[in-house]
Amino acid sequence: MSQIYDRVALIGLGLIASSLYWAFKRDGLVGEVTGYARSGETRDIAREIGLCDRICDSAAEAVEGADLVVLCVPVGAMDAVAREIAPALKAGATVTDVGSVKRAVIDAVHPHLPDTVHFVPSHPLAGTEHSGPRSGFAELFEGRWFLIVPVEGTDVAVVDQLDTLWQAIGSKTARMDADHHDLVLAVTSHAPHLIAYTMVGVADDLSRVTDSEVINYSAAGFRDFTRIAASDPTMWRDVFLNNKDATLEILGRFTEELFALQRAIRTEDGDMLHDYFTRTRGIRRGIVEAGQDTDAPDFGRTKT
Ligand SMILES: NC(=O)c1ccc[n+]([C@@H]2O[C@H](COP(=O)([O-])OP(=O)(O)OC[C@H]3O[C@@H](n4cnc5c(N)ncnc54)[C@H](O)[C@@H]3O)[C@@H](O)[C@H]2O)c1
Ligand SMILES: O=C(O)C(=O)C[C@]1(C(=O)O)C=C[C@@H](O)C=C1
Repeated sequence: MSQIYDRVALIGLGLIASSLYWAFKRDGLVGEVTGYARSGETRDIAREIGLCDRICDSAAEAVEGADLVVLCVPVGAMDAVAREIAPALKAGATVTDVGSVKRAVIDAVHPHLPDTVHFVPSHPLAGTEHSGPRSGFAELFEGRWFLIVPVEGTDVAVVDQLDTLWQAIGSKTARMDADHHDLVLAVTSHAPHLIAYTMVGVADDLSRVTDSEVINYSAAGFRDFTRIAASDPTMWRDVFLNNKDATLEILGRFTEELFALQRAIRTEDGDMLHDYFTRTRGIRRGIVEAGQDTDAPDFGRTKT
């Protein structure tokens, strides 16, 4: 395939940026890739493992001359990064991000960018509990959705070019409005993460069950919770603080349903429990039938 962008800059060099780099290079999708991360230690690791063609010592230097700039930092750092790169951006460049929240990122980034560049927010629905420059792998995006959330008035050809890149790394793409994106993700990702964090916290607090019992006898469901609850604390703090309303709405509904189920257990209402679990089993079957069950391949999730 011919190159989709000549020069790309990756700002923030963790799981997502490193996975993008390896996917871009595996398939020759872009020309030179520059990279920048805030910490000198991360930049040194990137140099050591050959992540990016050139590691720069400032974000402004990394974006100079870039046709595509991908912001791969935690959601709460987007504002500072946008301010820093704005004066150095090339006219006509496309800036995108991979943040897990979209409305807050648009509000944080868009006002700082010059009118001469295009901002096309996006979000890969792909990840692992690992973070940092060593955790990436080229196959991360294969078969996964990459949502694109164009801001009003963006040139269609600019959005299509980015869409082509995300498809070329193996993703399926879809376009969505920012507020709707944040509500959907609150249901499918943000609230579930908070529930997993809570369940693991509960197990940790329960003094009548020892830590070694939790470790030794952890059943499959709880093990899945512990994987999710091992996700990066900075990333998830920023997700909840920046998708507050939608997450709180879903957690409110969750609490109501939890109370109803609690009541059914206390009153021994077996029919209610059976009907509820039959309905939820249908949702799982729908996901599997739609080919959205990504449990099977490990794709290096076990890497550190
Ligand atoms: N991990 C996932 O499952 C996942 C999935 C989809 C989207 N995302 C989103 O992608 C983004 C990156 O996540 P990740 O998992 O790659 O995180 P990560 O922790 O692996 O990497 C983040 C990188 O950003 C750097 N960084 C932090 N603040 C910075 C700043 N001010 N300036 C420059 N660099 C800075 C860190 O040093 C690190 O290199 C986040 O916005 C996250 O919401 C994550
Ligand atoms: O597989 C995982 O570890 C993830 O949590 C990935 C996951 C999710 O599916 O919720 C997490 C955050 C994102 O913004 C997108 C994907």
